[in-house]
Amino acid sequence: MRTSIATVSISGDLREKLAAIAAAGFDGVEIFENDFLAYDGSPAEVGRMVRDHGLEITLFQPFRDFEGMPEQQRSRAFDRAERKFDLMGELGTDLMLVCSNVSPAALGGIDRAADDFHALGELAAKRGLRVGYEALAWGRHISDHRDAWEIVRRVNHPNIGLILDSFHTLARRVDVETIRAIPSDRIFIVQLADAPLIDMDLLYWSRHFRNMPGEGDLPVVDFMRAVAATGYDGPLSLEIFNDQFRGGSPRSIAVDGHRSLVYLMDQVARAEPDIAIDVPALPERVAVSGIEFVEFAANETEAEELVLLLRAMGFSLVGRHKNKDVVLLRQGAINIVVNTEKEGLAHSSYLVHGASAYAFGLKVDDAAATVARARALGAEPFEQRHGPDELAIPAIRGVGGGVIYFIDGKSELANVWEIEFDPVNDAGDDAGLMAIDHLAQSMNYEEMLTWLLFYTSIFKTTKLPMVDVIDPAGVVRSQVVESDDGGLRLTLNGAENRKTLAGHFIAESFGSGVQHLAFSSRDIFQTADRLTELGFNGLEISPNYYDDLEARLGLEPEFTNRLRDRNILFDRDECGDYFQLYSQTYSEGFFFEIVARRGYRGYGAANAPFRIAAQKRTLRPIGMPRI
Ligand SMILES: O=C(O)c1ccc(O)c(O)c1
Ligand SMILES: [Mg+2]
Repeated sequence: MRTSIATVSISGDLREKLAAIAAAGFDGVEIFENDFLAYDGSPAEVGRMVRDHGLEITLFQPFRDFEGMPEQQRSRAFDRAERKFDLMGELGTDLMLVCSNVSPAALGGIDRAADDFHALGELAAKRGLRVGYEALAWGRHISDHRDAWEIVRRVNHPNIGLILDSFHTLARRVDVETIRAIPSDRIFIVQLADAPLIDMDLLYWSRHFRNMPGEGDLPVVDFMRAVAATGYDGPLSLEIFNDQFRGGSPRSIAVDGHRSLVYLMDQVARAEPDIAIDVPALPERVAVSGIEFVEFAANETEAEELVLLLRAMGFSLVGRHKNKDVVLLRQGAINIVVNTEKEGLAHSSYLVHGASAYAFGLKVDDAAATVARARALGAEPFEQRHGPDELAIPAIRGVGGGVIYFIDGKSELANVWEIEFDPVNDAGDDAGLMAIDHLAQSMNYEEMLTWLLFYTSIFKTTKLPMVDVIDPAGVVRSQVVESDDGGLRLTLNGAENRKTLAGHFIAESFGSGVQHLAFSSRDIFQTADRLTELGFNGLEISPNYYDDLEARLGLEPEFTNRLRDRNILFDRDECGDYFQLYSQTYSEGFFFEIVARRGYRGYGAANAPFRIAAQKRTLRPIGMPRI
């Protein structure tokens, strides 16, 4: 598998783009002409810079408005082509992309276009160059790869071939199965891009909203399966026009791009077992059966506060680490670790972010295989020095530099609590909390696609449609990633400004991270009553909310009163009912949620504006010191 990416996909100047592309592990680059024109080095210098990075130039593009022109424009087009052939010689690349003509002057006619390409093929052949033809989805006469292929077939010249671009084919919903009939040696390069499904003008959609395969909604896997069936084994080249990526971090966009190709080809190889596909072998996507623990880093004072809060939610202190300043609290299947060590990642994380849930552990079948898959997808492994009677728990870095640990049942990892902790018998009052229902991470909006791809490529999960959550100070975009059986449920919340609750959290804790943890309760009313007895200070919800709820869902007043008395939020979907209860915020806007699902599949998005407004009434203003 040869990977490539167009320079247009990455932000920065050509030098920065190439450095990021090489560092992410790509084999080649498409030189997008504007990136070359904006750069002040000569073509030969650019060629050298590319090769010094260990990259090859897979394509020079685009060459526009070539085929089917009336005379005068036609000979000018040939002159332009010769000039670009000169440039390609200096750059050191043999392949040029011609995209289908969009000019109102273009005459159309498949044989006229074929004749032009034949003449161009003769010129290219003299210089040992090749030309590939791509149908733009908005081309004037040619907007479908099947027509572009018909032209290439009629040209019948070894130096003229076809270029397929998943966006153009999928945006027009052209049947991808038609690709399977194209001979692989006639396909000169394959460009790949995904996009979110938005109903808009094709050109605008393509130039501003493309994203990496797996980040959008197009069936790029089906497209690539058809390409693989032809036997094509040339470069797979990302060509992503995206406003957000143009302003993003070159390094992380390049890493996402490489990850998207590895993941795409992994899916293609698994879906087409009978086709020989040159892809690195990696363990399959990992099924997560639950969140085994969440670990907080804090100083002593904040740790004490946190332990008090957890005890007021019915947790028991059950363990003390044998060598470290770490305690374990438990209720049902929920393990909360509180780390006040003065060294290691917990401490540096505390110094940077303040008290926060900087790590969590996932239950998987095979922890080592999980890390192997994550590494193959470009995730950063995490290892920390550990004592003789401590386990080396396989781990990777996650959102905001946090850590994701993996615990399996096939090794001594299964006994981590017994091995590393001395039991403490300090039982609290169980409040009926059973497990972690979901974990929510807040991040800048621009990071969301990165983490969406991270989670969906490593773990057996799917994404739900993104929803807008209205905060009094702005919109927060919320994206759920979950496994079918509910073993892993994550909500990714992307903040566009610092005034929203999620934005405040990111600003004040200096980066993205876990902002809330939701526990599932056996019986929400019993839990609420027990919490009141334990002195839990819950979040107060406006009485106006309950009046509307009763009217909107047609609830019995007696039932609404039970909710109102306990500040329980309620939602209902076609599958069932949902109850939510919130803590006050802790540290820089972190909070706990308690939920009860009765068949309900969602996350209470309808309630979020009212919950957020209540939380913001209790939050200290940005920049104010803690007291
Ligand atoms: O938007 C464009 O014009 C454009 C140019 C070259 C391409 O390869 C492409 O897919 C789109
Ligand atoms: Mg293209």
